[in-house]
Amino acid sequence: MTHCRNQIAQIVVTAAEMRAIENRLFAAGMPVAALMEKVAGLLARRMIDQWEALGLAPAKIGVLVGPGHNGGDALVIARELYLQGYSVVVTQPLAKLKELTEAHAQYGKSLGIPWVSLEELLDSCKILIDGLFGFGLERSISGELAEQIDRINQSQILICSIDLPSGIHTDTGQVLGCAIRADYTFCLGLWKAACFQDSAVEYLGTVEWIDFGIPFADIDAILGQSSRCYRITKERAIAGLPLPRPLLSHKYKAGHLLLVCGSEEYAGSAILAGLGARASGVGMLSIAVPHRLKPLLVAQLPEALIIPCPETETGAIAELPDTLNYQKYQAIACGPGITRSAEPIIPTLLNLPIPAILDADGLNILASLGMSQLNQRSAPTILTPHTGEFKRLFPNIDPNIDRIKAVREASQQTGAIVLLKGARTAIGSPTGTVYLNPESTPALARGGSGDVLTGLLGGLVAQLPQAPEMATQTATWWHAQAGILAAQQRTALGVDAFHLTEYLSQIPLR
Ligand SMILES: NC(=O)C1=CN([C@@H]2O[C@H](COP(=O)(O)OP(=O)(O)OC[C@H]3O[C@@H](n4cnc5c(N)ncnc54)[C@H](O)[C@@H]3O)[C@@H](O)[C@H]2O)[C@@H](O)CC1
Ligand SMILES: [K+]
Repeated sequence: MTHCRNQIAQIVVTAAEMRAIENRLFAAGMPVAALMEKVAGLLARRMIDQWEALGLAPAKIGVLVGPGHNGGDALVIARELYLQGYSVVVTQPLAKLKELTEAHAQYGKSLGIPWVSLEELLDSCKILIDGLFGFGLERSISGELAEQIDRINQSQILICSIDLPSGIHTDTGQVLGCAIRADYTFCLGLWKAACFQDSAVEYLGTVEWIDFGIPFADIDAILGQSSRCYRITKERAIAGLPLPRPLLSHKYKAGHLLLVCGSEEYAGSAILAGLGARASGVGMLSIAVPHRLKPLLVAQLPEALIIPCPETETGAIAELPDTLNYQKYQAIACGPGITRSAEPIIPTLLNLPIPAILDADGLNILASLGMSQLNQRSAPTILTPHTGEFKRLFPNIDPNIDRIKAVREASQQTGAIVLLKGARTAIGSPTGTVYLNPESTPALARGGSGDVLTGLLGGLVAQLPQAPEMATQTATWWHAQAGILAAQQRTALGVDAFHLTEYLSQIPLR
């Protein structure tokens, strides 16, 4: 892929943005029908390759046609497959079609492609091409159409959705009444936001981008200075690494991270965060823990400086030592395992002019102290909540409806970078830009995996304190890739947080 297409592969749009970009192409003279031919031709070739790879090539193919241009795409594919000798049938649940779609339907019928009922299609086909709705879906699906979608979902047919699984809202990823559960989704032209929303994950199947050559200038003209949304590709993630390391580096030039973590109750959190930080390549690592944890931490992380802190009766950090010289640190990461008893340390840390990452009970303490604690911050702040923590921090923002909008609002309200963990982690920045992690694994839904992320992120921020947004994207991608690799080798059951830290160093970062 060229540099320009690589850039386009990172862009994520809403339905309105896609519509505006499409209209710009048409206004410039690109014929609508020609674009549909081009797109559907690319789609047909890609689908055939995919079926062949699955050993399904000669099977009969069912095509589900909706009223708009998503249905038009499906009909062009049906025609091309039919002309190549495939056995094809079409089912068209809604009578009224847009003009171009209607023209393709007439031509398909004239060629002799059979129009059949959904029952007949499901009885005779192994593959279904879903061209019911794309980004033009605006109303909820109900009634007979909803029943038909249920029947499709209950069948064993392999479903390839064009652009989006029909029924999924392009921006929020919500199911509008009901939706097709695809095995494969071929997203057209530009990545749509729904492909990165947790609510759509179970409907998308394997997602692939079909680049049909939208000129970068048209995308740029429409997106302009508006709040952009980016997919964290490998190229993007790697660009955020502190590499190559300068030849004359020394340990204090490669960042010094202060981790504040652990308690009697959650001693392991401190170890896991420390191991995550170790994997980041950070030059120096200091770990502040309750006094009694020092021997344990020294044994597990011999390279780290362990700072024993005065502790509460329950074995939490009561305060940070007076002797601590904060000027040494390029970043502070606080929260894993500290328990809510460590409350007094949070205002102290937030008053420092050093980039700070807050996680776990660090976030819960912040929620109870109030977000005004962040008002005086002069250095970047990164909050890394899961959905429950997010709700406590931002009771007025619902993270379950639209996670992209939620992190954008949360970040703009607080001035902090907000990393909302999930199947598709979303990162909001105060400028309104949102970064979306495209791939992960449910194997990471496990105690301790967040502690590893905090350490890794802290280590990267300490090395690149001027680029906290980059570091946050890189850490998110790297952590997820390690989970994916570990799950491939050990199954989803084998990805405990300790092994995850070992897989971090196995991810190719070139
Ligand atoms: N963006 C692009 O540049 C291109 C888009 N193409 C295709 O065009 C699609 C968008 O086409 P359209 O704008 O025609 O939209 P869709 O094909 O997604 O469907 C919109 C149609 O469905 C109707 N509709 C919406 N909600 C409904 C509901 N709940 N029940 C019944 N009917 C409902 C609308 O009235 C409209 O007629 C894309 O997803 C893609 O597949 C391609 O053909 C070519 C290039
Ligand atoms: K579709």
